[in-house]
Amino acid sequence: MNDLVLKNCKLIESLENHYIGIDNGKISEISRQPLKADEEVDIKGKIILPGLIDPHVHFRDPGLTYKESFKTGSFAAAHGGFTTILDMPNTIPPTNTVKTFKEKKKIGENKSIINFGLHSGLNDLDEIKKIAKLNPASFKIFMDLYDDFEIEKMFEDISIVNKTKKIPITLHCENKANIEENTNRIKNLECTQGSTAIDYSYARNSESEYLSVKYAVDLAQKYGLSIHICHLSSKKSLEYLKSLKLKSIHNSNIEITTEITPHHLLLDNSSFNKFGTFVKTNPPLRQKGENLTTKSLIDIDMIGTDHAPHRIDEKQKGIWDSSPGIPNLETVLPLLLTEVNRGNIDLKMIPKLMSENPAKRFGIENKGKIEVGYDADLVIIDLKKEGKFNIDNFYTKAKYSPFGNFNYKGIATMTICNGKIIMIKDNIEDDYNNSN
Ligand SMILES: NC(=O)N[C@@H](CC(=O)O)C(=O)O
Ligand SMILES: [Zn+2]
Ligand SMILES: [Zn+2]
Repeated sequence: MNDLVLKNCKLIESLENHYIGIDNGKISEISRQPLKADEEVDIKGKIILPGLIDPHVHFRDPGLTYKESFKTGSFAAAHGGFTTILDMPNTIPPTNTVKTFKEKKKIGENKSIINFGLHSGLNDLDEIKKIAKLNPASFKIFMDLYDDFEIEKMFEDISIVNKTKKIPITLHCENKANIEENTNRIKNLECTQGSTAIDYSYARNSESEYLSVKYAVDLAQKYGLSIHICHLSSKKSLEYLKSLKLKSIHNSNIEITTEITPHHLLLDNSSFNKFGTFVKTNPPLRQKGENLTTKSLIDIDMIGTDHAPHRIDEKQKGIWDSSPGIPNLETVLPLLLTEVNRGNIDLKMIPKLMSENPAKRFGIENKGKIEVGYDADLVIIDLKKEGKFNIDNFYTKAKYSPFGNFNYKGIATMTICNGKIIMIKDNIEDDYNNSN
């Protein structure tokens, strides 16, 4: 007998009502006919999608839990319809040794209410070899923080480990030298003319991203490594990557995938005029015309929120000293469903971009699809529900967003993780809310 049956759920392929049986955390049956279970929940004809998977979040745990923790971050994720996240390694200490990797895994196991994986940072070859055995989601390189020769050494080290394993490299693509040159130039101008928040987007411009993307591709080819480009922000970089596909340059076994954030998809740098340093993020929002839009989604593999929470005062330290990053776990699905309602995105792209593709890319087994035998990670959406975000009711510690006053149409109303209902109508289930 099933533990739970969800009745009257519309599957996206047919949009017809189905019964979904869940047993022991797995999808056991999918049928048009009634199924037996200990418990039955009526979904009342709403659409069901595979639980969302975010390949790029910063939960700040350990070391920076005043910004976010694995508990608050995972609550925010569940609220937003996510059932799996992959956490970035720039915590304190950084997740770049076996010791810190194992420690963070324990923290996640104790505090997270959803599934998680960990991206690993880089250290010496010995640590890289040992971490590779712990199943990291990827090795992450912040290319904006290193000189080219240092980046090449990291690729070389990973290539030694990857002779037997295929661990992707995730990349923050911005060229350090280019950023430094432009930042100094703009800071000097600032002395004579003053500057505004929007200048941040000129200090770290599209050219800087493009140079870094190109270098990453060159290294991927040289070392035969597969790469994933995080938070792609500009048309120029995307056009370059598309040209590679046309030339079938990587027709061998190197894979190049891309991710985009909701802010790079929906905003341009005019948002600096409205929100000032609250929209400061790396890479920055782009000038209209240089930015990516929903039309570009056809060429992008997945959405990554780059949920990068900071404390309010850290976001208000002026253009150069404010912390870069925008929280996004609780806004992204309503933002994209609104675009679906506006006719700018095909609904069928949502589960591909936000579940199936990240699962495939990062080797997350039994997730990303609604099929018998897959994990019962599911999200129910109400495509017609309209509202305004209320950031004060968000679970993230970071109570700021450029989408704060946004009128959405379409939102997650229930999140089911490993067969258990963990969120209904904005509320995280009590069992979890009382824990930790
Ligand atoms: N995106 C950001 O602006 N900030 C991220 C780091 C990152 O993803 O580069 C952070 O950790 O705050
Ligand atoms: Zn980044
Ligand atoms: Zn990030």
